[in-house]
Amino acid sequence: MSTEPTSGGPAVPSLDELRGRALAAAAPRRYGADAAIACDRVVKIFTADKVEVQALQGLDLTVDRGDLVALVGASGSGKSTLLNILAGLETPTAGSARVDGCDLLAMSAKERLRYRREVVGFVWQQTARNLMPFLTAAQNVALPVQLRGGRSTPAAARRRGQRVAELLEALEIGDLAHRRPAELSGGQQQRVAIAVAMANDPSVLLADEPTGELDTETAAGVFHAFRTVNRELGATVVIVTHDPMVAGEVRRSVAIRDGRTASEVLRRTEVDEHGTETTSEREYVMLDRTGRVQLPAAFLAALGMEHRVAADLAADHIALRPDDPGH
Ligand SMILES: Nc1ncnc2c1ncn2[C@@H]1O[C@H](COP(=O)(O)OP(=O)(O)OP(=O)(O)O)[C@@H](O)[C@H]1O
Repeated sequence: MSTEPTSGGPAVPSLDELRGRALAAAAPRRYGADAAIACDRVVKIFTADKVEVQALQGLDLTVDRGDLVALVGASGSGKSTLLNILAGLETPTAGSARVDGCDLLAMSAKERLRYRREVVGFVWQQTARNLMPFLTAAQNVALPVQLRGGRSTPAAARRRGQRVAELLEALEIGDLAHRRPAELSGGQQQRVAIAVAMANDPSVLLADEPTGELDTETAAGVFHAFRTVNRELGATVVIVTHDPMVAGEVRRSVAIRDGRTASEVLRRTEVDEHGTETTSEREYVMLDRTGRVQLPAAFLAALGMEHRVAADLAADHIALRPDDPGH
């Protein structure tokens, strides 16, 4: 309740209101609470033949709702492991990971099944792995909706058919609805796979090297389909890729090194008064919650920095210099 303004001035907040605001400001906010994806110090250890492999070594990543992000990194850096965790196929060994509010470390088997059917969609590199060979494109897209359950009335079947047709149209493959995978090109198969992954309208779409088996032109068409899903269907999209075309066209690409997010490139496109587009990009290194940063190896080599650097605080930046042996 507000105290009435005395002489027409703004209302003075009551003590209760002030107390409420202070409590809200002081309440611990869950890390990345509003993000589509929030990974906090995720660790994943595999044990094979009694040998432990630490595939993720305390990885931090937040992805905003509606973003389209590329994950890049050398072979073995942990990209697929991260994607499998986000897909609900693997469980982290430690840390926390949330997707669309679902806690990936605390889900029961039943919740995990629902998560994989409704919250995330997945597209694999191997075109054949995404589709049932004996079903047509339309039947492949209808399958996840049928598996989700629900009513089997004629009205529900009509709605399902409509959803399938809309998805195929949105991905520009409406005319291929009655073809089986073997009658489709690799790029067309991947676009059907994207429609299958989007069938239950997931909030997050994950893709592991989806253009890996395609030539450049076909890959560009498939990437265009991911953009459509992101812009028109509102899904948050994360694509693991080695493809420089894909990594070069997204607003944000995150590099993973040794099981951690190491750096990221943000691109900004601006249109001037003549309608000319210019894209600028900037590389950032990641700052973790304990204050650690991983500097680019090329920068360190250029200045011969190793083991220890001098850090000085300036008004608007921190300067890092090679260790001065005179000190
Ligand atoms: N199921 C598993 N059992 C044992 N080790 C595994 C398993 N899955 C991944 N690893 C190991 O974890 C590390 C990270 O592998 P991951 O597949 O995530 O890397 P990646 O960046 O996706 O590589 P690529 O680009 O080659 O696919 C590697 O050392 C790999 O050998």
